[in-house]
Amino acid sequence: MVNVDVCAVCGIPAAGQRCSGCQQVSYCGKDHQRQHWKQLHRKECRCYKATQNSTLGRHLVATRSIRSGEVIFREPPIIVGPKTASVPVCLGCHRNLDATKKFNNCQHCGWPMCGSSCETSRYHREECRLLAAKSYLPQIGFDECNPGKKYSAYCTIVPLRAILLKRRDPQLWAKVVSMESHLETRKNTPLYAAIRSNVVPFVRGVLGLQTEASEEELMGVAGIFDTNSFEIRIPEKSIKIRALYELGALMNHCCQPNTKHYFDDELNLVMIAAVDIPKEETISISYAQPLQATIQRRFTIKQAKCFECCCHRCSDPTEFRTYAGSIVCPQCSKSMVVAVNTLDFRSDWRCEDKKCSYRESAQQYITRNEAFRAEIGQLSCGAGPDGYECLLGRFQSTSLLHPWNTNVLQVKYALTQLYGGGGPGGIGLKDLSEKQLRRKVELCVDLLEVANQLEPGMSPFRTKLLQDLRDALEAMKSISGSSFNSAPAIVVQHPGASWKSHKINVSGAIAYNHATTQPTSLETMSQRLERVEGELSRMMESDPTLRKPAKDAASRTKEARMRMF
Ligand SMILES: C[S@@+](CC[C@H](N)C(=O)[O-])C[C@H]1O[C@@H](n2cnc3c(N)ncnc32)[C@H](O)[C@@H]1O
Repeated sequence: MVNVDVCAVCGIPAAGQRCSGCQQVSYCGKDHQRQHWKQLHRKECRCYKATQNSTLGRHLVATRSIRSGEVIFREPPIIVGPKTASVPVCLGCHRNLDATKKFNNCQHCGWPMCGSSCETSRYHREECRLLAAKSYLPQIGFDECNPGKKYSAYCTIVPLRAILLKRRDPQLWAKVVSMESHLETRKNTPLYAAIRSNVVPFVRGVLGLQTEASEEELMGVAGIFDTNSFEIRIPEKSIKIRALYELGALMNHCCQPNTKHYFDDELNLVMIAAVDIPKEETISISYAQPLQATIQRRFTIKQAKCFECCCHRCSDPTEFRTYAGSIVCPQCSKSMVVAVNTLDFRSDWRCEDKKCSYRESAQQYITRNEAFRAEIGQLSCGAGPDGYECLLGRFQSTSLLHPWNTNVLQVKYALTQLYGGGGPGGIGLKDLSEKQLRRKVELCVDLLEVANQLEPGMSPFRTKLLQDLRDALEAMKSISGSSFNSAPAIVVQHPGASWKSHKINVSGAIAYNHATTQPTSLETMSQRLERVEGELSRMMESDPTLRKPAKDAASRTKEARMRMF
């Protein structure tokens, strides 16, 4: 048994410095900690192992309890490359090229780059020789009328880089081809046909690699990327690419994930526990958006990742008592309508109250939901807060949509971004009136309640809301001066309490308006701000990307989610 009071290397009293991972070993100082980590401790401290079963395939499980905020692993990418269809991007540093300027073409291969220094980048060197030898020039140009135009020529780069990896490092290549590709399932899809017609003739024909790259291998790589790759978005560097990671490819999905991740400057994937993870629990990420209802999430995941999610959120008709996918019963107006079997796309929906006979088919449910979604989609790109407030009002007057229905939540989330956001239709934080700031705070507080249920802990969704809440509270503080310190914190009364008894008060409690935000909290505004800042600084300790200036950090957090392709 290790004596945790003495240094594991020299045996002198340990001065309270423990391994930041397992906390089970002590050291006299940083030098011995580093030495021990490198020589012995790295393996024994590891908190995950890969395992496999017939339902989940390969996945990672915790080998000991993992503390929220602990780094689970950090690993370099195996292959990095542009998205299948991409705006013009530099193949050296992967930054988007400025579409308003003439591109700087690589003097060897002719592909657009941002400058000569990128021509010799480690990502581009090898492919450059091959591309140059064949004198193939892609039709990627500056399109004045369509600066955001995406080019399918980029879909050839990742398979090409994979074949070059096969040449260079057969062991690593073997790891890549052992990854799940869902090739057979994908074979009859339009996406497969489109990728095939671009990639196979280019790599085998134009580049002449027919002996090195079979059609099966090339299409396998495309499937492996679609199934396992992470989308890396670094808005402040104008980077939006895909990358494949060895451990990352073992991360299974859960709609209530227990990790979050970020990418460092070297594009290493850093996986962090978003909540405390008990020993033996599956370590998961989410491939889905938290504000989608179960039926939508399951459908999107099935399309993109070829499996039907059966996680605890998907199996729970109430979605952790948020009833996010439910409507208020149109017959009794008292209870919620839930799926009879949430794991069956064709399941009927019924009123939760056994005394009410209301029932509808899956088709009825989907058609109604599509109509609500279409209303959101119809809002023009530049629709400002007023447009969204108006839609929110309309949704809530239907008597079917309760405050935490996903359609309502999506509009509320859009409003948190418009109040204080610089995008189209948004009003910058400095230009918000006090009333608008209060509204932003209300919306963040409300959505944080939802985030606590759906994606608790350090999830990107919850982190983003905390950042928005902090920004709004700081702005309020600066305009209201000393009165801020004693003012009671804004509280949103939501009908969660009445839902617990499976009843809702349609006329009163579910109406979300300013009247429902009575300042009943004992907390003051400044105490709330302090609490939020405290939580965010704890988050920053494990995720340095949150330390960036507020705006950058916010957009990075928003983007740091594994995307579906
Ligand atoms: C990134 S890989 C994860 C590793 C994979 N399980 C394997 O064996 O290689 C994604 C694939 O894993 C499977 N998968 C991920 N999460 C799952 C889950 N919650 N239930 C069932 N299968 C899942 C699906 O086949 C999915 O396309």
